[in-house]
Amino acid sequence: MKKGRLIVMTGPSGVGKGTLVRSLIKDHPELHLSVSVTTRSPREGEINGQDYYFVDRLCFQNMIERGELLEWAEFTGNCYGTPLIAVKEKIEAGISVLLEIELEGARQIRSTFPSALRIFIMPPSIDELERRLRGRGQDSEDAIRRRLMRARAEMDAASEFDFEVINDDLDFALRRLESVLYSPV
Ligand SMILES: Nc1nc2c(ncn2[C@@H]2O[C@H](COP(=O)(O)OP(=O)(O)O)[C@@H](O)[C@H]2O)c(=O)[nH]1
Ligand SMILES: Nc1ncnc2c1ncn2[C@@H]1O[C@H](COP(=O)(O)OP(=O)(O)O)[C@@H](O)[C@H]1O
Repeated sequence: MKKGRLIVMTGPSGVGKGTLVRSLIKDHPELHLSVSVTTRSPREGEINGQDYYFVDRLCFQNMIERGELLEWAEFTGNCYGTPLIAVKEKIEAGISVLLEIELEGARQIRSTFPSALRIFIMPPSIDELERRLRGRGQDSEDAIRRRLMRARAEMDAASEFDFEVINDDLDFALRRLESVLYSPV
């Protein structure tokens, strides 16, 4: 059986990765979205097992030591990682898997899973990124500041990726993502 593909989407916090991925999954139920593990506290409305698996630091550390994470990284004071087993099972079953992860994790995937398709989502500008982070209304001032500081370094790494998609107009960005994912190579 043909294996599924691993698709990695990275980009600064607030660029719209979650929004794009949710739309993509709705239109393409054949794709599987990996649910990450995090030590971050749940935001209002986030559901354990659906948005993330919310765990404490000790549990996260145990998962690292048992080799249960495909990749992991620390981001603005919290740990985030991709459970290996679900990704492996889906890919073996011919189902393509989407990871929505930050830069360090995407870099790990490049060395551990070189066949992965890696896409960088770019904001139209830093000012617009800040507007989106504030407009989302989910993070403290400190969390927004840390995300913006990290954003500049992440954007500098865009050229490491196979494709760059600018999320200016949402529908346009979605169409471009679909063309990257579904055009014959
Ligand atoms: N390396 C890695 N990064 C992740 C994972 N899950 C989420 N992230 C990234 O961690 C960052 C922070 O995520 P989150 O706290 O949900 O904030 P948001 O992206 O601003 O909504 C984002 O860049 C996510 O893409 C993961 O499993 N591994
Ligand atoms: N193309 C877009 N134009 C305007 N606002 C957008 C666009 N894409 C996403 N947003 C908004 O920006 C905010 C951050 O989006 P989100 O998907 O949470 O980003 P990320 O997952 O990258 O942190 C949300 O309020 C979302 O509705």
